[in-house]
Amino acid sequence: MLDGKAARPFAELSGVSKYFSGARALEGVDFSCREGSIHAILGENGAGKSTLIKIMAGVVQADTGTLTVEGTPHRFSRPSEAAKAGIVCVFQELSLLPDLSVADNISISDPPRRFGLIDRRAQRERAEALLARIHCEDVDPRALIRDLSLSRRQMVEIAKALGKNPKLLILDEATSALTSRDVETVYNVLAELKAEGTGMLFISHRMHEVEALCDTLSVFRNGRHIETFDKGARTQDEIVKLMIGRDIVHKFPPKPPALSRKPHLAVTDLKWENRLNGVSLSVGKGEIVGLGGLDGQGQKELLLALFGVLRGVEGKVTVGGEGGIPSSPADAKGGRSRIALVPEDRKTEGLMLPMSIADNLLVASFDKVSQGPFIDPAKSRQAVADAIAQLQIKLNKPDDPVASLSGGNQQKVVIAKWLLTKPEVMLLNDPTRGIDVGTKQELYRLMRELADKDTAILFYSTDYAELIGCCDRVAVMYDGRIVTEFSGDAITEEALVAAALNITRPADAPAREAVPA
Ligand SMILES: Nc1ncnc2c1ncn2[C@@H]1O[C@H](COP(=O)(O)OP(=O)(O)OP(=O)(O)O)[C@@H](O)[C@H]1O
Repeated sequence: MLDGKAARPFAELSGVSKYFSGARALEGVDFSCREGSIHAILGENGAGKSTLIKIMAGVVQADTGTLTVEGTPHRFSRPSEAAKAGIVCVFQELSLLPDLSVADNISISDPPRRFGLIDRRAQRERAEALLARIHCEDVDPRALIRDLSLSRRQMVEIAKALGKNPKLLILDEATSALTSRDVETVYNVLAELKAEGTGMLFISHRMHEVEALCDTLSVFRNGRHIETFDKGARTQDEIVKLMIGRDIVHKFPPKPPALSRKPHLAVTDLKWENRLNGVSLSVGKGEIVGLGGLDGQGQKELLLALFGVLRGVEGKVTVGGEGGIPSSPADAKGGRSRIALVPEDRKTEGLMLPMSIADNLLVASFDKVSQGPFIDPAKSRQAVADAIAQLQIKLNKPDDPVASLSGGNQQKVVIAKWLLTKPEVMLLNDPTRGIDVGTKQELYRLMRELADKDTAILFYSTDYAELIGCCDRVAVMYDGRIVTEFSGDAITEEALVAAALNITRPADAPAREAVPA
């Protein structure tokens, strides 16, 4: 279905297969991409997208098949070899070293030298030029990576990749950690690169993004290349069907009728540094309350404060009328409150990568599968099997290291791990980042099921559609406060966007001011 105007391919894979311990990641894949074009790779979690680009970027080697770049066959054994041939990848998981500066990280593989020593000035200037290229002049090259937000780190990662002058830049979920401001910046940078003739491979689970940005789309399913077509040649529904092999009928589960509920989680006048400026909010048993607003308005701090991660929080927090501000995650989880948090960054906050999938699943709920001080093997096996089935985690064996799972499947393990704790209050921090459409639907269903079992759910999402589709109420945050709450039919995109920008809302969008719990 590709049009005839396509230039000759820059990179071509032919008959490529890759197995990990006997499990298929890719099989018999033919694929090509060209310069001066943005090419999306779509597919469910575990479809083989990352494996494909890892082969092209020299991170893993194919078992069979060939890779040709500009007509020359290659078999890259490390990323530096791929970079030499013009292929550079920005990976889904950040590779920056947190204790080094931005400038150090950007030129880590080839620092500029003078008289045999690293030329700090040239290194800073290089970083400045690259940050300017991606319109991030506000990032100080001397800043330590660990002091930057996730979004800014991702931008540094892109600057670092551009420093290698790619002819083909691969972006694996590179926008999923970005704030909306940075997403827009990245879109502009990609358009500029395309105009300069750079080719791009773009992996994203956000359909609107793919449709806005990409010229060509390729769908993968179960390790096979299903189809490649030009933008506009297929409808969104057709694309989803190609990806998951079936139609999606109802994306969001039906909501129960609006009830006035007694607050179960009650938060009053919560303050922390200058990030939380007096948050008052309540979530009833069985209720899903969304947190909206532009990224960075205190939503994450609110969830972390409720989970006992932040020090020096002031105000009042009760669960079922009891308790106080949790002093630690153990305090939040234990005792009577039973608060669970699905964190944002699975690598640093959610998973122990060298440990097995099964251990990661059980780590927060050993008490539920133990008899006295001993773990009950039958109970724990059953809990693991249930969790895997419930979230459709695609794996080889539960005893494999969790690091062997695809990115989206790792995120499912984090969610399943907290579901197993059967919390009274579930805090979700943008949990569907990097998760495919089929599994998102599954997660929405699980959230509603959990709510139906009386869990109080507080759900932060950067995706308006999710807030509208899943929540009984949405509280919009601005500058560390809840500025407005919407419920029922008043939860519309227009209303949420207007409230997020803290501008006067349209007269037809009834909203009520937030009331302290
Ligand atoms: N290092 C590894 N060891 C074992 N299995 C692996 C490894 N890397 C990938 N796999 C398996 O190969 C399959 C394809 O994974 P891949 O990461 O390519 O999927 P993906 O389409 O990128 O998924 P996602 O959208 O979740 O990132 C998965 O079943 C995964 O578990």
